[in-house]
Amino acid sequence: MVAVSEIRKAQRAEGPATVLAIGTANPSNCVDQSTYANYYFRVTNSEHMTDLKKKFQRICERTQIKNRHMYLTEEILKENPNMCAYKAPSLDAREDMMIREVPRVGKEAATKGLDPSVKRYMMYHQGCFAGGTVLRLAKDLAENNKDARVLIVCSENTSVTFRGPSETDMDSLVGQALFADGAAAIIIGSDPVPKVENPLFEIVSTDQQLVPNSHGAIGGLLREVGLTFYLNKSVPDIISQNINDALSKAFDPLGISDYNSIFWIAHPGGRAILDQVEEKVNLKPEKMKATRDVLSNYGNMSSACVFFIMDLMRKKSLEAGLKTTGEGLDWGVLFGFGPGLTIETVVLRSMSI
Ligand SMILES: CC(=O)CC(=O)SCCNC(=O)CCNC(=O)[C@H](O)C(C)(C)COP(=O)(O)OP(=O)(O)OC[C@H]1O[C@@H](n2cnc3c(N)ncnc32)[C@H](O)[C@@H]1OP(=O)(O)O
Repeated sequence: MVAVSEIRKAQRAEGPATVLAIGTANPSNCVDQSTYANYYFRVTNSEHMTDLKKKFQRICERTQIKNRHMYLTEEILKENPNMCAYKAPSLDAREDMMIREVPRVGKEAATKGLDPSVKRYMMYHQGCFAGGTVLRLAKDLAENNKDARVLIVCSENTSVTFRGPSETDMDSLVGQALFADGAAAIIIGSDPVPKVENPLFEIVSTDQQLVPNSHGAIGGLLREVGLTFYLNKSVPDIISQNINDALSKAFDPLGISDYNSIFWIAHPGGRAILDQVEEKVNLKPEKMKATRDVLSNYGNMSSACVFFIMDLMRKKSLEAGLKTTGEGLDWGVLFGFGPGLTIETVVLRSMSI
């Protein structure tokens, strides 16, 4: 008779989950951040709010974002005037767009359709930390199911949050300067098939931390007017004050305490978050280069951002002739930040190039 322990052993993979492939995609419509304030106040019929427009222009300038991709074009917005109001019933129109666009861009990132027998988990309204969450789940699935290959698709679309400005809602205004559309597809699997699959990064450990006393700092509520959200000004402070704890929990077991000796992939929620984390950890500016490049060229694409950074990093490492996919270093960290306030921490090991 076969022992249960033998059956369990045969069901599981031997090695750690690895990232086997990454693809990204964005809608073709690209907005220029330097002229976005003019565009935004014009399409939302808000040009009379001259002081608010000036403030929005200041916020846009401070984001260090140059470009963002958005499905919503001026033409689409003209056809949907309720989406341009600050708060008007528009959930049906927004959801119709999301139902069409989220899978379309996600499929572009994944490049292939999926067999109907593929097992799926649909996760909605997770917030920006979800890039870390999906890696955590994919690691569990890949390591506990021999030969499993997990396709993650993170597809983010701002059709649900776009709205006109209001003098009394600065959180919304800040979000209008930050959020953008994009999708990333990643394949995760353990025990790569030699000469067929080329692992890019190993997922060594994962952790999720709910930050104490942070309730109400970031959140969202789905209403008839779309997804409304709040972003407290204290978000960069709260994240930076808790970052060293997250780092030491993840890296103490590996004997690593110099966080300049690892590569960094941090969800670029906003410029101020990156600045304050950098300061708190005494990071050298080059540590956040890939992260800031993605913020600058794409904006805050919520969960998809960390995979754009991962993709950029492995490509730049190859181009520069470095010895590993992680800027020539062995170990790295990936951070997701979002509502809760939640910090997802993923320890990665790079692969030789
Ligand atoms: C959705 C998710 O699940 C996860 C997420 O990623 S949520 C997004 C997380 N991101 C954030 O919370 C944004 C973090 N903040 C930032 O990056 C920066 O504050 C910023 C780029 C928005 C502005 O840069 P800054 O250096 O703070 O510029 P600063 O000149 O101080 O502020 C510009 C104006 O915006 C206002 N402002 C900035 N942040 C604000 C906030 N969170 N709420 C309200 N007002 C804000 C300031 O009061 C200031 O107004 P005045 O010009 O009238 O004085």
